[in-house]
Amino acid sequence: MYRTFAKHGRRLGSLTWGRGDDAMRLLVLGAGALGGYFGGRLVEAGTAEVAFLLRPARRAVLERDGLRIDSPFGAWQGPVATLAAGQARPGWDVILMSCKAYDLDDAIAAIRPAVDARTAILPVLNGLSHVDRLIAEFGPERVLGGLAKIQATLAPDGTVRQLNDWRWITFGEVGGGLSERVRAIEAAFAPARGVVAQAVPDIMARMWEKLVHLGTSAIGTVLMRANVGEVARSPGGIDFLHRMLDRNAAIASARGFPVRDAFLEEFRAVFADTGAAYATSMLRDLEAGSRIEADHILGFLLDAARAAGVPHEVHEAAWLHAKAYEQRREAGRLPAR
Ligand SMILES: NC(=O)C1=CN([C@@H]2O[C@H](COP(=O)(O)OP(=O)(O)OC[C@H]3O[C@@H](n4cnc5c(N)ncnc54)[C@H](OP(=O)(O)O)[C@@H]3O)[C@@H](O)[C@H]2O)C=CC1
Ligand SMILES: CC(C)(CO)C(=O)C(=O)O
Repeated sequence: MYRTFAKHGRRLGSLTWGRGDDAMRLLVLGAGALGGYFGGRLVEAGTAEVAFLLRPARRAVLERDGLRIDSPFGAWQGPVATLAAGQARPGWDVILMSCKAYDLDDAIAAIRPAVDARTAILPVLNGLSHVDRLIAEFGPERVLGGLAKIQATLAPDGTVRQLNDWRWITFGEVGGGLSERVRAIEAAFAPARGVVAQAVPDIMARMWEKLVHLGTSAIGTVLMRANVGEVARSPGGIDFLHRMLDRNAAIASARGFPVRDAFLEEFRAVFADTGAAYATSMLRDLEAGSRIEADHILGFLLDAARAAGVPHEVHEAAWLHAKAYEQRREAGRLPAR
């Protein structure tokens, strides 16, 4: 049924799976930074039957070289099972969605034939609105909430590179509580090195916290075109980042998701760290001349700030900055690299 999967299945089985027939079957949509990292770590751990659903160029690389991960927790390279769009069939327990928000329509079309009554779709995209979109497409029972706290990138040579020791993937039921299926995903990830997987009973609150964190760092790094340490070392930089953190926390609160004190304390310290080399994926994409998730992250936050009556002129400037970049990129006028 799955041509490439069948080709590699037996070989991978004897090398790494070490599993019974009841092992979790997990399909990863995309093998970029996050899909490649978390999917690859599961293949390495051998605790689930994993395949990657890919577009032609990335699939050709993985078929030729296998998947390569470069990481502070240890490098890994190995063959992985891949599927092309059109080869996806039902029978997956979990579909890990790891596309960028601007590819969501294509990604939904690609996974649709693979979704059945046992499938849980676990998105790790930044932002929030994709959850409603997935629920509208597949129904509330099929969709989990999820987030990743990691810094990773897909290098030009196809290597998935983890940039620091952040390694969290967090997920849960959109309606709250801890189900058997989210505990099973946590268990599948448990032996994977370089990953901390957490099933939580309040994933929507955690996703709002992630947006408060990401929104603050994206506004700071994209507007200033600098990493968090560089902003923090600049005059008024820490105050600026803290002001944005407070405003984003006020937005989350107005939407019914007040952030935890411990979260605020942790990120006050993160945004006061003058030695930090921490940058956002949006800044990395922007500096590489790539597409960015301007509307999904900065546009969403701007709308939410306006609706909440939170001062929003900086949110507006960050979003406008990102939209003007998109204009320039589309016109082919970015500076030569
Ligand atoms: N990178 C990071 O450090 C972090 C990223 N995030 C979030 O995670 C999400 C993913 O980011 P990231 O991993 O960096 O993105 P990448 O661009 O590295 O990877 C996304 C991958 O999705 C693939 N893809 C898109 N559409 C399809 C499709 N229809 N079929 C198959 N593959 C598809 C792309 O494939 P192709 O190669 O064919 O274009 C690409 O390789 C984003 O929302 C981001 O904001 C969250 C935390 C940290
Ligand atoms: C983890 C974090 C917030 C890092 O800034 C991120 O999600 C990103 O860079 O996209």
